[in-house]
Amino acid sequence: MTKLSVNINKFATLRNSRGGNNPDVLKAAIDAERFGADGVTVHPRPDERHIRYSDVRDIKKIITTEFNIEGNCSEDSLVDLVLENKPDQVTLVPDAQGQLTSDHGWDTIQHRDYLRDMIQTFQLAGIRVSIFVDPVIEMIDGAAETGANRIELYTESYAREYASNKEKAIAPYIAAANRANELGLGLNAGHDLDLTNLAYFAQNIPGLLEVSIGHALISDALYLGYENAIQLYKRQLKG
Ligand SMILES: CC(=O)[C@@H](O)[C@H](O)COP(=O)(O)O
Ligand SMILES: NCC(=O)COP(=O)(O)O
Repeated sequence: MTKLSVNINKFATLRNSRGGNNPDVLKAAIDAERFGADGVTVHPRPDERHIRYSDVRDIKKIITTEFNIEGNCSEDSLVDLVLENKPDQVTLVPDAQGQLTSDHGWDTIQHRDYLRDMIQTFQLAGIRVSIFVDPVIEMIDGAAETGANRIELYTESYAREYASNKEKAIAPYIAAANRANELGLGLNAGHDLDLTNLAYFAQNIPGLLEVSIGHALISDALYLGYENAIQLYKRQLKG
């Protein structure tokens, strides 16, 4: 079965909006595992607008399932953080500074030598490396040349087009997955996966090892817990 890694960035976004420690990001990681997640993903960004580097260190100390750190290895501080904390997996994402969220995969041909070097650095430290790529055959071929253990398919276009034509939306991902399987690359996927589009994706992508999901899952957690929370607060107000 495909593994679910829960991205807990959004807990940190909410916490940071007020200062203090509510909600508690560490508890979010522990509870993700307690509630059945196969792993925890964090994507610290240089401005620390959600996950802070200190969160990464704290999570590393308590995590018992798979720890996946995503980020841009062009930042020395991220490379140091990953090498210091030795997660099970690092996912290299080509984000620019200040980007709202990830919006493209690596050009694995143009950046092949750079990626090779970075990947080797992490692999020598015993860390599995995945690289974020668009579902484009040339980019998958290029990824195999970098020595990456896995690729993470960037699923934003699948999620966007799913409602209008799911067969068309998934076609490039099936082709990319087949190529990755032929080349011996492990296969992850993520971005904008949600309760409406996830099952179809997982059922149709051969060899899908892991999905990382954050934004929609945390939003659903709010909706699903909303009624319960209101009722609990009402109960406090009973005379
Ligand atoms: C790599 C990726 O797909 C992103 O979804 C990311 O990990 C989430 O980052 P933000 O929470 O900053 O949007
Ligand atoms: N790698 C994708 C991820 O961690 C979460 O993406 P999203 O579900 O927040 O879009």
